[in-house]
Amino acid sequence: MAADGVVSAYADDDAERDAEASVRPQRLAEFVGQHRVREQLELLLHSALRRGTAPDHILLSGSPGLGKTTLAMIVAAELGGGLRITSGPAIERSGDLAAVLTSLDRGDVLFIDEIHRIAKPAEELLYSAMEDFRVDVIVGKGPGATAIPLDLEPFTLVGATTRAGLLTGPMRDRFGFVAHLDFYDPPELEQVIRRAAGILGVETTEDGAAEIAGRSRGTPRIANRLLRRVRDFAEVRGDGVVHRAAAQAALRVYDVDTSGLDRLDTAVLRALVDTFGGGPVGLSTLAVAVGEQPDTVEEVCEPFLVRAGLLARTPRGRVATAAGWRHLGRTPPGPAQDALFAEPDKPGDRP
Ligand SMILES: Nc1ncnc2c1ncn2[C@@H]1O[C@H](COP(=O)(O)OP(=O)(O)OP(=O)(O)O)[C@@H](O)[C@H]1O
Ligand SMILES: [Mg+2]
Repeated sequence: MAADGVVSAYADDDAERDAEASVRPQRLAEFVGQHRVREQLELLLHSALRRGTAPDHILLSGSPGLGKTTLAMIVAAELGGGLRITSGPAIERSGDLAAVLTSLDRGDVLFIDEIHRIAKPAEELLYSAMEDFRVDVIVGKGPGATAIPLDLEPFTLVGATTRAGLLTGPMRDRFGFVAHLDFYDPPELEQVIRRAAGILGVETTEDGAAEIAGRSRGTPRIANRLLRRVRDFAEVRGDGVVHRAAAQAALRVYDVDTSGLDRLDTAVLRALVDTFGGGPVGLSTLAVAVGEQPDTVEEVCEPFLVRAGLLARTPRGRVATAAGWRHLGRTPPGPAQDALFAEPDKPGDRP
């Protein structure tokens, strides 16, 4: 995925991943927000610990930077077992996966990131591993090939995906616990920022943290990144303290929107308003207008724009809300005009 600046929801490079690792919560109690998911996970993990069994497999879905990898690591830490990390695209052949599975110890956590991108034969091998802790390893080729069944130690699979909709039914059914991570509220992001500031040894005022939180696109990864940028600014041009004035000045330098929209969010909103008169317009048409995959627009931008009240999904397509128009400094058209002049979508366009 292309790097697109300081508010991109993606972790763009190694330096960023290192910076993230230093402030990553290690235990469930340190994980900010997502109260429902946290409570459910706590019950799942602690009951399994009491019984001395491996908990159900766990599927975590949600937009980039909301804490899926963090939670996977926390699951392993809470269970006190080992953690093996791999990803869907890294598992090209089912043999690769069999090797990983057979090397797991009792109670280990296997984390498969981007699990929706796993190759089909590997996925099928995973079914029996998840269900019966067993895999059939095929030895040899052609008519002489034989399947050797191997027992696995009980383990817990934690799968993460930004694209829950792309998982096959059989795959999804094998997860006993499915959690969707949502965007964070500004007060939760403030907590993320204050926690990270404490670890980084950066002095932060309440209004400074609030200013950053409001521009973090509901995403802890972005909150932490903006905190680092404001810290840099405060150290070089300010008094070293992250207060509101420093945050505002720094974020102006980095061109961060007051609501934290990133480049693609803004492009989608602009296309919707400027090119399509506010909509309604179908997803694929909108995606072409911004030069992105429909999936990226649907999975990354739209949830945030909807959550921010700037875009709405209607049966006839995407529309910009009045707040969306105003966000771009434009006057929203009257409601009557909206309803009368909107064109229905082309056939074949997803609503
Ligand atoms: N609930 C949280 N509390 C505190 N910090 C968090 C929380 N969730 C995420 N973070 C911070 O945000 C950073 C990004 O989180 P993480 O890597 O877990 O996201 P992700 O969902 O795995 O993203 P991707 O889809 O890009 O893999 C982490 O380094 C962590 O410090
Ligand atoms: Mg991740």
